[in-house]
Amino acid sequence: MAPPSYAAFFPPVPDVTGASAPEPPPGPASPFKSGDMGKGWRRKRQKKNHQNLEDKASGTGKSKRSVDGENVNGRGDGWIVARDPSSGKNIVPGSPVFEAYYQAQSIVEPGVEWKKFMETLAMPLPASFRVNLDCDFTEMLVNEIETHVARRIHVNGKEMAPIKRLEFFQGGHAYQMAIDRHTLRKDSSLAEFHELMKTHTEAGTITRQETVSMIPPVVLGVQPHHKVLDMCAAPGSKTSQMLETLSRGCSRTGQEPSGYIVANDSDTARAYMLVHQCRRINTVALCVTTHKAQLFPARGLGRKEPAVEAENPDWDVPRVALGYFDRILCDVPCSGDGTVRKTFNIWRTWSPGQGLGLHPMQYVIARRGAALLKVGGLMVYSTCTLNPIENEAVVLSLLQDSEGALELVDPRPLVPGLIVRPGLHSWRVMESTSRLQANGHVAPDGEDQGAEGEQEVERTLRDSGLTLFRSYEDVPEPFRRWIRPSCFPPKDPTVAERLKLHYCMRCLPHDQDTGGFFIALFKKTRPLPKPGAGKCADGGDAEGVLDVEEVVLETGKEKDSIEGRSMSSVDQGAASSSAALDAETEASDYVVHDAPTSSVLMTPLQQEQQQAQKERRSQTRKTFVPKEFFVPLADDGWASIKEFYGVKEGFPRDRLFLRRDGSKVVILLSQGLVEDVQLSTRCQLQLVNAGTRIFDRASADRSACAYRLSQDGMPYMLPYLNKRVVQVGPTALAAMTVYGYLDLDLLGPMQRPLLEDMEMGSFVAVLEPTCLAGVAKMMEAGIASFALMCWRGFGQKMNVMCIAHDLFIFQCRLKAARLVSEAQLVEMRETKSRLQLKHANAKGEGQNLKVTEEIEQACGKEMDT
Ligand SMILES: C[S@@+](CC[C@H](N)C(=O)[O-])C[C@H]1O[C@@H](n2cnc3c(N)ncnc32)[C@H](O)[C@@H]1O
Repeated sequence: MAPPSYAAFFPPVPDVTGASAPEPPPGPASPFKSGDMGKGWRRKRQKKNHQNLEDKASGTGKSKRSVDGENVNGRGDGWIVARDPSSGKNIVPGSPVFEAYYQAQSIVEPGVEWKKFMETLAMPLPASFRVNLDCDFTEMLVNEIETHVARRIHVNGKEMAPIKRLEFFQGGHAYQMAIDRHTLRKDSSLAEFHELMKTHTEAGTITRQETVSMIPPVVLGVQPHHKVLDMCAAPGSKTSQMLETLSRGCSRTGQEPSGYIVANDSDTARAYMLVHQCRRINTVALCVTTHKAQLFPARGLGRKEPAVEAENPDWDVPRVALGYFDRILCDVPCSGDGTVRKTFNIWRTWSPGQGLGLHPMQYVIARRGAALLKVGGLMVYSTCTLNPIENEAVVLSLLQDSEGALELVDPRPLVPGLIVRPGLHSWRVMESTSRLQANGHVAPDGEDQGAEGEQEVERTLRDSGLTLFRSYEDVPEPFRRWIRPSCFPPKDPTVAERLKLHYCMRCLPHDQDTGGFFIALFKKTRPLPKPGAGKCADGGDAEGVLDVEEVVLETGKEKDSIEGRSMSSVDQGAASSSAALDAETEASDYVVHDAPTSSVLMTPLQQEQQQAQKERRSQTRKTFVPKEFFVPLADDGWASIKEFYGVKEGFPRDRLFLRRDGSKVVILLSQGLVEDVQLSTRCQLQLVNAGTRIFDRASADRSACAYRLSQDGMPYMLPYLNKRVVQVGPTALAAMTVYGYLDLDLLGPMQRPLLEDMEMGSFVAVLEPTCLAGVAKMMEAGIASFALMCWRGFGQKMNVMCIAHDLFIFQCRLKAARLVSEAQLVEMRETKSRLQLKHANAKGEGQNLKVTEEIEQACGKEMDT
């Protein structure tokens, strides 16, 4: 399907802000100009549609389907059904107010297309995934996937469309299936493919990620030398995608990228989810922080960029204003209605107030990102909502306030084959009438003002329970705190054209069977103007929103004194953002959100209470005192490591750190992180994690060195080890991954004495160099790809000290390098199971057979063969 032309989607919404009512622009007519259908027709139709959907969900309508109360599948004619936890009833896909709101925004053509849009939203989201860019056996894995891609998939006797490759994901391999993940999990005909997905997802070689969620990292084009900030990063699917491009190959070769990624999320628990998600990438170039992104500190970041200053002597700006990061991802919290296909509960909680409440926070986060972006750098602003208030309105304000320092870049050439719609040039600002009335709003008497078409729109919206505000001046005073001037489209219709809002990309669910998504790509061309100088979209003042940033820019501190109108709206946004926070969490199925807090519409008593609470909090809250999160590894610790492992000269010992909290993990940080982010000293960042684990300090073993090697740190450490490395043949290595130990008898005459004489402690078993040379020709593997961390204890068996996922990946590499076959591995696994069973049976019969020894002998034999 060819992408719809820009022209077809140029401002379909007439200018609702001016009385002059200009000629409607070319393009589809607004659905609200339907003429003779009579007052309230739309509402009736929406009700009818809704009833149909309800019938489908409950199985009572004409198109009866069995409903198991949880999930009904079979795409094309099935509906997902989730339970509302409060009422216990099924949640019905669709909502009259949602429909009225988005029809008024004219995001799709009325009629047939609208129907398709709504039908798609009610369908489960197809499963999609990508092969990790850093996988060193991609070819083998892709071949395996593509055998499934070629196969016809049948679900409930119906033939489904084949898995399709996502062309826009260039330089890598990404796929979208025609079935959702529940079907993938449950349908027995897909069991083999599901198993493949599951194992590789657990091992970290495949990432399940929504198709549209892969777009921002693709357009950002992160390179190994880039310094990257991911402002709202958890749970980390986009961070991991960027990390894979940044440190491609590094986790095998031990080379370090000169760039790094700072991944930030204000929610600490979610930041730890991100740490978990990124652990498999095993890079020294990631640090994870937990700041409110709008207050992300600048002090301690970056080195001087004298070249930039020298080139631009006329930039009379403090160094901080030149920015630090080459690439910034600003994937802000949003109302998340683009994820309704997987976060079904959004149908229950959706309201226009969510977007209005989140808009100020989204703006300040994006503005902070723009301030931290290097001149010449790129920033993506993205959301998983279709709401223009959270999308184009934020982008427009940012562009206007930057006075030309930021410009939009057209990202379409970077994502060939992706069907996207241009950003809107105009939109409508609406709020739910009942929420306004609950706060004392009385609709004005008399006839509607404005052009005839708009009167019709307004009436239709009113029937649907929505109040339209044509301009900021229409917003009654008490409501101006949350309906901000920057929510409105420009009064002058040429502004959006001039600022190229159409360069924004809207992904609509029915275009390629995805979730809804919004992406804007900014380039910073010069330092931002002094905060506060900007004007809002409607020409009004930004009203102090920028002050927040100024405080941070000037001092680098989170000041308690950041209060006032802008901050209160930020807080309100945060309060109502709960609906979106889980929107991208792949782990949760239909996440049940709390109903959004209606703090934007509080009674005067509630407002007073909130104010009092705020004051109490600000009195008790301490000023943030930056703490040293890491302490350098002490000299005596290093001396013992150096001696025990025979570490060669040149190892970056000054980049080894321990966490101050007494953790026993020694980490290695990249040069860039240590220098630029100054993690060890004067650290302003609230860190939760950084770098990669290279040693574990063991307090209670009898080894001469208290520091054990770590499998994660192998690529970085192995090239420097002079001692405690033994060479092993490929079959023996394969057997080690199956049985979990290495038998001395398997070593050659040169290697055996090495291990026999070795003191207790950790050592590395590596593939014989002769084999490695052959492997290097076949695949992009480094020496550390074929190294296993082991433990020299007593006796003749040496335990392998790796987790199951590492062992699985190791086996995949051996197979990809054709050093061992799947048949050999299967045989080894069967032998192990057989002997384990025999052992268990013997134990059950009270016999004390020395089966362990038997297993060992058998395994030994097997390894010998
Ligand atoms: C849409 S999600 C981000 C998804 C993420 N980029 C990914 O690809 O996995 C938005 C995130 O913003 C975080 N968040 C909410 N308010 C924030 C704030 N003020 N500063 C930083 N992060 C915030 C939430 O905790 C949530 O994890």
